[in-house]
Amino acid sequence: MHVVSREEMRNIDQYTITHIGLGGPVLMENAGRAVYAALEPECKAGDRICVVIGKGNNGGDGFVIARMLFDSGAKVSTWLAADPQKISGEAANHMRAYCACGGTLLRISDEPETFQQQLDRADWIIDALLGTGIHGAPYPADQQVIRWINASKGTVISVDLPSGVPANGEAFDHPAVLADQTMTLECPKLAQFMQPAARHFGTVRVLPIGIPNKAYQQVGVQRELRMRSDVVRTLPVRDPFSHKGNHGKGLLIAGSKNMPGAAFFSAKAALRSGIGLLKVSVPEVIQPILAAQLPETMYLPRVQVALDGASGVGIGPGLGRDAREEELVCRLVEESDTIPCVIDADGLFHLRNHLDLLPKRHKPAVLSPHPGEMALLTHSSVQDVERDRFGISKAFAEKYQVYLVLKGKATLVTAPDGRQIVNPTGNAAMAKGGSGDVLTGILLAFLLQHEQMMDAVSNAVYVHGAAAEELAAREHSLLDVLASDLIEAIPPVLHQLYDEKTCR
Ligand SMILES: NC(=O)C1=CN([C@@H]2O[C@H](COP(=O)(O)OP(=O)(O)OC[C@H]3O[C@@H](n4cnc5c(N)ncnc54)[C@H](O)[C@@H]3O)[C@@H](O)[C@H]2O)[C@@H](O)CC1
Ligand SMILES: [K+]
Repeated sequence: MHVVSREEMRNIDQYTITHIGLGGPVLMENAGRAVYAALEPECKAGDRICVVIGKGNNGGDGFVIARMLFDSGAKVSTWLAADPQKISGEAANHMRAYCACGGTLLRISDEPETFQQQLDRADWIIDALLGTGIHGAPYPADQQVIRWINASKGTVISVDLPSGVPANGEAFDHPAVLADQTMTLECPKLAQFMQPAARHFGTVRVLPIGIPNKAYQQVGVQRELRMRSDVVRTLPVRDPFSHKGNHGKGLLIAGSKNMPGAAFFSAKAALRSGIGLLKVSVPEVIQPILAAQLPETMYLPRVQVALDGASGVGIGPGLGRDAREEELVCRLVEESDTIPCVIDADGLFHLRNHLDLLPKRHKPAVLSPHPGEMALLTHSSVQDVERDRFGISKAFAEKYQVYLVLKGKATLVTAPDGRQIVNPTGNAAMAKGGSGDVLTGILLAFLLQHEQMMDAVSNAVYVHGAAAEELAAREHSLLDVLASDLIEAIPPVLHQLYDEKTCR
């Protein structure tokens, strides 16, 4: 499923209308119908529904929804936030169709008190005020309508976007609808994955409106939401005649005197994610503790680190910020240039002034920063990173020729050629020390077992998030999940995914 910007969505719509010949009224009819079909099973007989309509095409979708509700005998009141004379194009066609079917139109500016009373009494409010076409803050009259919608008690369903939210997710401080549910048309918009916009969406349902694939190809959308079916399709199939050497010989350089756990989390996660052989390089002082906890790995004293036949390297979790490690990190990034190399946490810290090593590698490295580390790498602030997650990731991945995993609520994976994949799994239980170390281990293991790096990285991020969801769905809460719990949730997640793979 594609993730689009405002401009891409407009171009996709335009291509569909002008080159494919599916006219705007058809798409609008499909959009309204899709929302009605999703809403209808949720509504009880006698529920009061208030449809709020703006002057653009988002309002046009609203007219279709209002017509279908009216025709079905629902208790619908249809309120217009604009002068009907100023409604044009396809929206005007659908306004006329609604009226020709016997529907009544009320103007908010004529009866603001009645509007507020009806909003207050409504069980459902359909927000078709503003969609992707808005520029800047909503006009003052629309802002007032948005405030009234937000003060109402009914369930707010936003059509395409919560009104007032900019589709590209730019930061804003004007009023915008706080939806209970957003029925996104055709494909998710960038705003759904950015702050503060994302908080306005409520739960999201994506409703297809019949745009053919050709339109996406022509517009050249390079962003996708990772679907479970993508993960199931691309997970590696284990050859029954394989041996441990076929599934990767990983070398993990992690842990320090004060952070032995990080090495443990990454190593165990890699083992739980299928790596064939794993060697962990830690300072000698912590080796006995780890060896007792994780007898499945081999150990290599930190002072003797050498690739020594490894087919993949993970560098950084709990490494510490001692200046001596900087030289080690740089050396390994250079020496491992033909094999997968994951760099995280303190590995990123040590690499921050040596990023020029990255584009020289034959095999692109994988960097997995959280927004704070990304700010460090780009000499910016966390706010700058969050303001433009998609743009900053793309520029960085292309410049340094890396796979970049920018962590966050919707972790974003960017390939060296600029392709991007948004991860849908995960929850706030992962907001705890150690979670990132687990991801490093899954990344390392998956990179050594998948054919395509983008699949390996995207699947690792997906499984990591799915492990947190698995825990929260069963005996855990969002508060109590530990990194070690995440690791133990990898098996049921993989079990389920492979079950789905064999069922197909
Ligand atoms: N053919 C198409 O393009 C389709 C569009 N669809 C719907 O159309 C929406 C986009 O429609 P539009 O581009 O007409 O725009 P919107 O309906 O999002 O509304 C914006 C309208 O208000 C005006 N406006 C601009 N800035 C404003 C501001 N700051 N405050 C208030 N009004 C402002 C715009 O000129 C436009 O008329 C989508 O979100 C989707 O719901 C769907 O019906 C599918 C087909
Ligand atoms: K809307």
